Amino acid sequence: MHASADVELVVVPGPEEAAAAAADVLARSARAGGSIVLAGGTTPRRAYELAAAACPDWGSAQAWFGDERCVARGDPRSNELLVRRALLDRLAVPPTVHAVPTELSPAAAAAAYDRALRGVRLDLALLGLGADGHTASLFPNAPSLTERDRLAVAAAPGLPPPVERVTMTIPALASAGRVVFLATGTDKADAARRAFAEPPSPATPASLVRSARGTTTAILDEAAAALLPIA
Ligand SMILES: O=C1O[C@H](COP(=O)(O)O)[C@@H](O)[C@H](O)[C@H]1O
Repeated sequence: MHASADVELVVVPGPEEAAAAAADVLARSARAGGSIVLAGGTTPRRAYELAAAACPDWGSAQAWFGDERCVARGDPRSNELLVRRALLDRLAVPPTVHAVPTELSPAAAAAAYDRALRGVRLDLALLGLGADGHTASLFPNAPSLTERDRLAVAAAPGLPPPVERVTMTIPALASAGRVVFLATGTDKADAARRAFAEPPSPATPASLVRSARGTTTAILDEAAAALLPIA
């Protein structure tokens, strides 16, 4: 384990070990009845499978989505579909799931998610990291990065798939007691360096997301950590 200025770095040999480390964090929070923000994309799939096996009862937990693509619920680009297949459908007892209402317009869905999040104390936010430095659907230099009041906003796609997004904002994600990034592979190495070893910058949105009341951890495999100045 290593520490950069404000992020605890957990570097493990490969993607399977990274998934296991993230799954352990998820399972512990689920057992404790946490309010858990889940990442989309593809990287967390294995972590979700392992978390479901380690803790099949998420009955006292709440599941939220850090971001969602504005597509139908069964669309393969949907983050909810990934989470359902890899995690929720494998559980004996599912959590209460707070899905983004993608049947609404992006603005209306974001407003509804913002209302749903009001007064919620988030315990854990599991986040991904794009090769461009984005996290959730907070893309480089996007207007969403300066949002200070709303907890969820609509966002233009910064990368494929080219669909509108709904994303939790930095104040929402930073309110989580524990923020955990999960990134693997050489294509994430430069983004990981910028996010976890350089000064915060809107060019690298992940560098702007830190828990305001707890800890921030980055679980990286050796490939993703290759450009980090680790002693
Ligand atoms: O578009 C997205 O990308 C990020 C990163 O995904 P990954 O598959 O490269 O890890 C993800 O965290 C986010 O939820 C998703 O909507």
